[in-house]
Amino acid sequence: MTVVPTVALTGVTKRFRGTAALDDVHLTLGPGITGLLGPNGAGKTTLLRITATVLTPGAGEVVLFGTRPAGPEQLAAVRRRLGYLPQEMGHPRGFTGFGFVDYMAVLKEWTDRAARHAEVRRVLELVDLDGVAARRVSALSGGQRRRLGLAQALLGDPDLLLLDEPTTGVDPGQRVTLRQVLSRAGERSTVLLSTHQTEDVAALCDRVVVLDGGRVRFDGAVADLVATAAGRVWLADAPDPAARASWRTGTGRHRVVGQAAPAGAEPAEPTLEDAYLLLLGERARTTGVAA
Ligand SMILES: Nc1ncnc2c1ncn2[C@@H]1O[C@H](COP(=O)(O)OP(=O)(O)OP(=O)(O)O)[C@@H](O)[C@H]1O
Repeated sequence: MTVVPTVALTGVTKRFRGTAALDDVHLTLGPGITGLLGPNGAGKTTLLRITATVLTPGAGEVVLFGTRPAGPEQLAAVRRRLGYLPQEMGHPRGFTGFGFVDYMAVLKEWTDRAARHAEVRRVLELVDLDGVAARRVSALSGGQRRRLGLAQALLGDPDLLLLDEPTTGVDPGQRVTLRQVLSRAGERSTVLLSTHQTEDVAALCDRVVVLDGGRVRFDGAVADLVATAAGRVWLADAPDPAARASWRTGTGRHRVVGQAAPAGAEPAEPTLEDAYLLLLGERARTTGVAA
């Protein structure tokens, strides 16, 4: 049996006034959570917007649920199956939290009022906002607003969830709550999680894609990326200016991420963050770009 991928991007390129935000990106996604990492300006938001059908690519092919959506009806059919949390979520003025998610549900064609309200309550509970749903959005904190954005993306339990930095500004306790929500979603749905939080990727994702300069620099298992840092991370008594990165930790010792062991250093267990720093550092060295 052939399994149709949820998302298949082939040679996707997008330029903004001569700058390649995405440059020949190939990506296939199926159920599970894929982390999308990359420095500022790497093209993550552009990739999510194109996959969410908000933006059209300059070149290449976007196939969602086995179809290349063309025309309003196909686009509407695809959009019914996806939930999207944009990087910046505008909120119409004066809405309460409940009113905002309810409004988004109306746009998503939930016409039956009782069923819609039940679904709005369900997603607000999932992100732990049921207690403040009657407050105006303008009175919610930044982290609460972010969770409200995630709630609207979860409406209808979509087959494809595209999340642009969902945990930005969210406190540690709530981040763990959101991890539980996302890990449950990833059991059934295809989730693409763009983030700067390597810990969230390490905690949630089996696969990670690293974008840099609009190109895919790594696409594979999180464990495989972490393994690339084996033997290149140490704890030392002094900083190492020659290393890719070194900093004083809370214990007073210095974590050194680089190519050569400093004198007297002892090996440390690499993390995804270490591997990511080394991957981008290598690109900087080979291309002359500052990482
Ligand atoms: N609407 C736009 N007009 C002009 N340039 C744009 C536009 N959107 C993105 N870009 C440019 O495309 C490149 C990729 O931007 P994008 O927002 O996709 O990166 P990102 O990886 O999401 O960055 P960040 O981590 O800072 O959110 C950047 O150089 C950015 O300036």
